[in-house]
Amino acid sequence: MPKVLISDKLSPAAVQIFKDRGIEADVKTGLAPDELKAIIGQYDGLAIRSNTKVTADILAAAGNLKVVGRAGIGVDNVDVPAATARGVVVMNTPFGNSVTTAEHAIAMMFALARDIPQANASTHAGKWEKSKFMGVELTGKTLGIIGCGNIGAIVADRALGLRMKVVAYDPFLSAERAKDLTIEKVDLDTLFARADFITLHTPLTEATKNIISADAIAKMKKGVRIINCARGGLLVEEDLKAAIESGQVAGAALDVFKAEPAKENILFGNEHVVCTPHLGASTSEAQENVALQVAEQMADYLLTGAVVNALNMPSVSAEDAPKLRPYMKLAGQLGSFAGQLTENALKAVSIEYVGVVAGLNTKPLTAIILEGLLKPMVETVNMVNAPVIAKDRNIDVSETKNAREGDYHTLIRVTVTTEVRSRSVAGTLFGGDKPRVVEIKGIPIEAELGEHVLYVTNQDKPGFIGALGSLLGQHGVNIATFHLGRAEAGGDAILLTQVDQPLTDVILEEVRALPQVVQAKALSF
Ligand SMILES: NC(=O)c1ccc[n+]([C@@H]2O[C@H](COP(=O)([O-])OP(=O)(O)OC[C@H]3O[C@@H](n4cnc5c(N)ncnc54)[C@H](O)[C@@H]3O)[C@@H](O)[C@H]2O)c1
Ligand SMILES: O=C(O)CC[C@@H](O)C(=O)O
Repeated sequence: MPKVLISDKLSPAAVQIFKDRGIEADVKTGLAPDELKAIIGQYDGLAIRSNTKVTADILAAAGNLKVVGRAGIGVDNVDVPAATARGVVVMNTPFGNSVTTAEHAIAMMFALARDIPQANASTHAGKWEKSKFMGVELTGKTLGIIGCGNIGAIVADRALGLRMKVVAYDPFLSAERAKDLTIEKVDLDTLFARADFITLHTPLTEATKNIISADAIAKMKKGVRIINCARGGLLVEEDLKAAIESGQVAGAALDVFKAEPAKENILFGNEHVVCTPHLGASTSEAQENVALQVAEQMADYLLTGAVVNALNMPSVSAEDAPKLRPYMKLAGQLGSFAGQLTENALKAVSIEYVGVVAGLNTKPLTAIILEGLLKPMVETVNMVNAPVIAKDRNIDVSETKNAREGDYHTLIRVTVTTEVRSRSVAGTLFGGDKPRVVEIKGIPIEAELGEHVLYVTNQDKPGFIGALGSLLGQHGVNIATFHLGRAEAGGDAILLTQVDQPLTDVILEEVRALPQVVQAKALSF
């Protein structure tokens, strides 16, 4: 039974889902890094929000871990490259809290426009400072949205409902999408020049880090108000403080901070700054949504192999997962076959999907082929990191699909090009789920692969099969299956035979010494 650790506060609905799906779930929140490190090795899955830091160090201790599920959007608390390198799938729930977070940004904009938190505190204190708090209307004002994805687009919609003008800066926002949203797409300087309110909704990346700095603030309208419900590192807190003090910025509403939990911050205590403790996603509806989603996604992956919303692996639907399973085995064997025969630097891999398989989601199959192919060269390769490793090594990976059936109703062909030669291997499924190699280097053959396989290329001349049989027999090696193929009579031939014992170097040398043999290798699948 798979075991999952929930290490941040999640709705109890998540535990129930794990239980209902037959997964043991432990809830242990507030663990120090060393405490998490000490126990993480027992778990197949880790469900988190933003408190748990899934560092390379934690991942190194997570020998059984297969999936990290983030109940929420941002995964900046997870070392995704380290997870990828270890074959751990990282998934999030990209839509479950978008409405809630967008509503928080709008609430923060109102709070800023009308000094609601300050007026609230003053009134509770019995001060009745009616003349102190003079707000601004939102109607007719321009809202500048930086990052117009899921949350930014909802903020835009709500702001339009408030009769604001909306301009957005997002290099990845298409003109069509901007038109659909009835907002104006602008460059960043135009947004700075025109916006009365600016709200941030990008992820924290190298490009967005410190996007609101002293330089940026200098380009803004005097009296601008800034809202950040995305990530703390998007703005330079020192520069914002200076700009509020100089009056260039009238106020800021911050849900997120450079260092969290933010127990102290240079902006705390400033009367023009409204703060919440990273509450953007904190509504019962959003927390229920993300907890249910993350538990379902993690359970699907652990129990069926279905992958949804992963950041480091192609998606596989629950419907596709059982259809892909037999192909996964075939794809792994073909990749491994090609990899075990590769002796020179890889330049390109081309994968053809022909017939029935061409109609399936082939991305995971390609990932498995690459894993098998790279395994002899990169010990740590897995299905999750294989495409990244191939890319890093400048291996050109291409896929073609042809739904028209050829000699086989379904076929995968892998052609590997090295600095020296190209070599191909193709396979199909017999009876719907039994992988068979049906072509090697263009030569037809029908072979099953197993733990100990002898692969021989030879000249098709009399006497070879008898000699090989006797040689193996003399060494006490039992032949389990025996498959032959040849290009033409007397031409290039191939032999694939499964044996019951490992083939030693001595045996292989003797096989290579047979007069008809060109190449002999022991393969393992
Ligand atoms: N405060 C909270 O509790 C809370 C809750 C949910 C999400 N968030 C954060 O909100 C952010 C946005 O979430 P989302 O679901 O809308 O993400 P999203 O991926 O749907 O949207 C992000 C948008 O940012 C844009 N973008 C990327 N690089 C950019 C750049 N250099 N300049 C301008 N735009 C750029 C992308 O094109 C995309 O449209 C994330 O950082 C997420 O972690 C915070
Ligand atoms: O889990 C939370 O409370 C914060 C979530 C939010 O930052 C996110 O990126 O989804």
